[in-house]
Amino acid sequence: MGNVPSALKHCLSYQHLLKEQLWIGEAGPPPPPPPPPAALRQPGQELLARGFPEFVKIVEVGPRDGLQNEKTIVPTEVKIELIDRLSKTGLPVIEVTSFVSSKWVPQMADHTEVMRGIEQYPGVRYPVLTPNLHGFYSAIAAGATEVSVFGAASESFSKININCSIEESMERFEDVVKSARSMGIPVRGYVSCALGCPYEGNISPAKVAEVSKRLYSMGCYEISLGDTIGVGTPGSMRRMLESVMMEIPVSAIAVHCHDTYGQALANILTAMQPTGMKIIRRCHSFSLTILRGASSGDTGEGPSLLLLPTSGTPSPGKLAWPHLGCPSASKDISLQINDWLTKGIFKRDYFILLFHLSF
Ligand SMILES: CC(C)(COP(=O)([O-])OP(=O)([O-])OC[C@H]1O[C@@H](n2cnc3c(N)ncnc32)[C@H](O)[C@@H]1OP(=O)([O-])[O-])[C@@H](O)C(=O)NCCC(=O)NCCSC(=O)C[C@@](C)(O)CC(=O)[O-]
Repeated sequence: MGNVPSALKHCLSYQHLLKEQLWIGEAGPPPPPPPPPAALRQPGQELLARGFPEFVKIVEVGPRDGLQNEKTIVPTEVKIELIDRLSKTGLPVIEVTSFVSSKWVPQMADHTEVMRGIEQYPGVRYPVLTPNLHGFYSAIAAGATEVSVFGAASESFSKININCSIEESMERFEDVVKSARSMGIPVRGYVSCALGCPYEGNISPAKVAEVSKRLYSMGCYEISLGDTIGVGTPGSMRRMLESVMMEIPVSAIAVHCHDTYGQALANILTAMQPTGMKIIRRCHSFSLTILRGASSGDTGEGPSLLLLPTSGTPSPGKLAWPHLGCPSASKDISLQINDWLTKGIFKRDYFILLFHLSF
């Protein structure tokens, strides 16, 4: 498209998508009633300025989700260096790799070497993906101290991604969670296709809520709702979250947004504003998984998102990132990582759109 700016390219491709896939953005139920006046709210509860939470956790998944679809195998030492550099940014959680079959995902074949090779910084958590007990035991042997199971709200996607039905996957995950619990290992749970499936199209929010509840009930401490192919819109994100929030506590919900059609940011902001919800200040955490790099459905043309902390001290009406330590240092280190990756390693404009949230 010649010199068309990338944001416009996204818009154009999104219009195209809407034409072809009419199920996206379908009409939902009427909006919920406005929140009650302050006088009627429960003591200790209040809506934050414009509904944004004060605390947002960022789970960096670039080394796993960003790299897993790279066609050229990224050398193990580059992966290790990437993770070590990310550790210095102050991120609280960095997803390292997947203990999956190398026949299925060759890019993750060096999972053990990567897990063993990284420097684990104090205060940073390094979860890895484990689809079954086989993967779980390999991960533990390699030194993992947190794992994630990954299911889907779409039968077809489950079959194609992990070669089993949703029900079978839940049985496998229960085994993983049971073993993990006996070792004191925390488990996150993913629900892919939460806003649409590449094979089935629309996925009902009720199905997403059902799978989320199952994962939460078996002991996953956090459920990450994946817009796997980036077809979500603020409307579908809100409807899906409203459904999931009926089943599991909001503090256990994370969203994982892909930016295929330039909607990730809008979807993330929507996820941070659960309309009509009362948010208990300071107790509330709403996790975000920020995807960086090319991945399934990513056009590869546009940059993905990196949310950086705003500078300055947290104050009402300003999004605060207290867990990130020194915001300006993080920003500098993130910029250096961007340069190292884009100019040095991938030699293309690939990784990061810097985005500052400031309200
Ligand atoms: C799940 C399996 C392993 C089942 O694979 P399978 O072939 O059905 O497994 P199986 O139990 O029939 O065993 C077949 C072979 O695989 C081996 N095997 C069995 N398990 C493992 C394991 N854990 N690690 C390594 N090897 C394993 C097993 O030992 C055996 O080896 P063989 O006897 O033939 O030599 C396979 O389907 C697989 O590896 N799938 C890859 C899934 C994947 O990594 N997908 C991408 C990540 S998900 C994602 O990106 C979405 C997410 C999380 O980002 C959120 C979002 O965006 O929505």
